[in-house]
This record gives sequence, C-alpha cells and structure tokens, in this order.
Amino acid sequence: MTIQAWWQQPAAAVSESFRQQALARQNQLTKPPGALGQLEQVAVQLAALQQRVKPAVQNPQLVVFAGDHGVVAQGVSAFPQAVTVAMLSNFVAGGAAVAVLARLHGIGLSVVNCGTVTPCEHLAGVIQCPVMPGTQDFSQQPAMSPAQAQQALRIGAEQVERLHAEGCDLFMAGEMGIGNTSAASCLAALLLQQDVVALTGPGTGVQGAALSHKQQVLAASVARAQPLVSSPLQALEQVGGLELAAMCGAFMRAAQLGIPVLVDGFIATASALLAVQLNPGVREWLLFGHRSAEPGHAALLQALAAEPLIQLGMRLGEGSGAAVAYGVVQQALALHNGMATFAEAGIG
Ligand SMILES: O=C(O)c1ccc[n+]([C@@H]2O[C@H](COP(=O)([O-])O)[C@@H](O)[C@H]2O)c1
Ligand SMILES: Cc1cc2nc[nH]c2cc1C
Repeated sequence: MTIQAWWQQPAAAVSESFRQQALARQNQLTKPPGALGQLEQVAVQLAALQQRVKPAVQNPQLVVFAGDHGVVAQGVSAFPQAVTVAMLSNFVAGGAAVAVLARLHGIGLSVVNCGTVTPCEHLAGVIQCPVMPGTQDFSQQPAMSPAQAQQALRIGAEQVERLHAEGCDLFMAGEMGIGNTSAASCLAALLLQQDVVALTGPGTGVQGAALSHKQQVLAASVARAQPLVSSPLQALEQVGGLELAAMCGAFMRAAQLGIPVLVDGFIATASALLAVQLNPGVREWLLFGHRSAEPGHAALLQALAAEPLIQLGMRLGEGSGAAVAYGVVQQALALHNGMATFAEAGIG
C-alpha cells in the first residue's frame, strides 16, 4: 500500500450547477451577452467555486513568502542578496508596493521567512519558518533535499490553514527572493520540457552581456539537473526555491480547503504549474491576476490555459500584480451582483 502525500488529497468540489445559474444571470443582465468579457467569466467561475449565484469576497488575504537562492553566487541578479531581507523590513513597515496595495484594498498581508541568508528574526511582524539559510547553488548541486522541499511545501499549507480558520475567502501569494527568477526559469524549463534560454529574462533588470551570462548559467544548471529529474517534485528539489515551494504548498492547500486563489506573476505561476502537475484538481481554483513583463511568463500561462485579468507591464513580484487584479475581481463581482436584469429594468 502506498501512503498518499497530503497534497494528493482531492481539491474541493466545484459546482457546475451554480456555474450554469451564474451564467444564466449574466445573460439576463442589461448588456449584450458577453459584453463584459473576462469580468463575466471571473464572476461565473467564483460562483462555481463558492457554490452560490452571487459570489462575494469579504476576507482577501495575501501572504508574501521569502527565500534566498544560492545560485546568486553565479552573478544572475541585478541586485545583491541582502535586498531580500531589506524588503521584508519594507513589507512590515508598510512602504513596499504590495503593502500600499493591500492597505488600499483592505487585503490582509502576512510576511513569511522561508529561509534567508541575512538574519531577519529581529523583524517584528515577520512569521519565522526558515528551512535553511537560502538554497544551495543549483548550478553545482541540488537546491534542497527532499526533506527540505517537503518542509517548505508545508509552510505554505500551514499559512493557508491559519487563514482558512480566520475565514479567508480569496488567497493570494507573493514572493520576495533575489535570484528567484533564475529558479522559476529552471523549474519552468524542467516542468514544461522547454529550452531554459527562451524562458530566461531580465528579472530585476539583467541586460545585455549579463543576460547572456544568466542564460548560460541556467542552461548549465538545467543540463546538470535534467538526468536527475523524473517527477515534478524532483524538479523542485533540484532547481526550485523555498518560497516557490511554499507558494506551491499554499495553492494546493487552498484548493483542498475550497479557497479561490488569485495568482501573481512569473515566479508565482511557476509554483502554480508545479501545484497543478502535483494535483491537477488544483487548476479549477486558480484565477490569474496579470501577465508579467518577464518573457517566460507567457509559456507558463499557455501551459496552464490561463488568461490573466490584466497586463500592465508589471514585473515586480511581491504579489503586487495579484493585488492590482484584485480590484478587477471586486469590480467583476459588483457588476455581476448589482446590475439590473432586463426584466427588472423593464427593457426588452
Ligand atoms: O513576478 C514577476 O513576474 C517578477 C518578475 C521579475 C522580478 N520579480 C522579482 O524580482 C526578484 C527576482 O529577480 P532576480 O533578478 O533577482 O531573479 C524577486 O524578488 C521577484 O519578486 C518578479
Ligand atoms: C527593490 C526590489 C523590490 C522587490 N520586490 C520584489 N522583488 C524585488 C526586487 C528588488 C530589487
């Protein structure tokens, strides 16, 4: 008998009946059918997920997971590693972009240390769950052990369990980690079985010769890891990141607990693809916030058959794209729930 891992438990059921009822409502609202485009689809999807004709989001929560990356020793980021923890301080102080957006929209914000190189225990308000002080340099060796990967997946699951107990009804994950576009590109290459060079972009701003160097380092990293990878979990262990693992665990647990998820940018979507490969039922619970300017995002979205709500040329991470798209979700719900039907308006 094989014992199932926690993430293999099925995702919560989705109601086709409420999907149809919400669709019928959209078609009775005072507009040509389909005229509100994706705003209609997001409201209908949330109706199916929440099992009600008029869905609502009242307790949105965003968790930023942070981790460092040994591969930065190879010179693959435009910024020094110390910025990871410097930004954690900025998140809890309220000055980071995602903190501003969370305040604006009334989104609960939590910040979790999954494993940074710079100590951050002194930062009040940061939830401490360090697995190790950053991953190993995956151009030379596996980023993490199987036990460390499992521990990092559980960090995300436990945050979602905490928020579920507090009544969270929409979950967003953000990340902070200098070097994590390198991890996301390599993970995407292994999961999609595509060339990592085409999935590698500027991240924080690597350009020209420095971008070519990043592409070479990542191509060598994937070449090292590939023969050792025969499952999505092994791809995570070889080239992933602690915060990527935590986001993946969070997405899978949210789907199991019936909490809709709004996915952020390139790194978050790499974690989402991993989650869907580990448990395909998770896909129904994922809404996609934005299309990042990071070039590899398009391939990930395509593989997930995902059409993000907005495209603003953002490439910040932190969950900022999801937080901006959250405003669009609320507009979609306000229209779906608040518009008059043709009968109510006496039209037609
Ligand atoms: O979310 C995105 O699409 C995104 C695209 C490019 C960069 N980032 C952020 O930039 C950091 C990683 O960039 P890098 O160049 O250090 O790999 C990390 O903290 C991410 O949150 C995020
Ligand atoms: C300043 C800064 C802020 C960030 N937020 C997410 N990733 C980031 C990377 C940098 C460099």
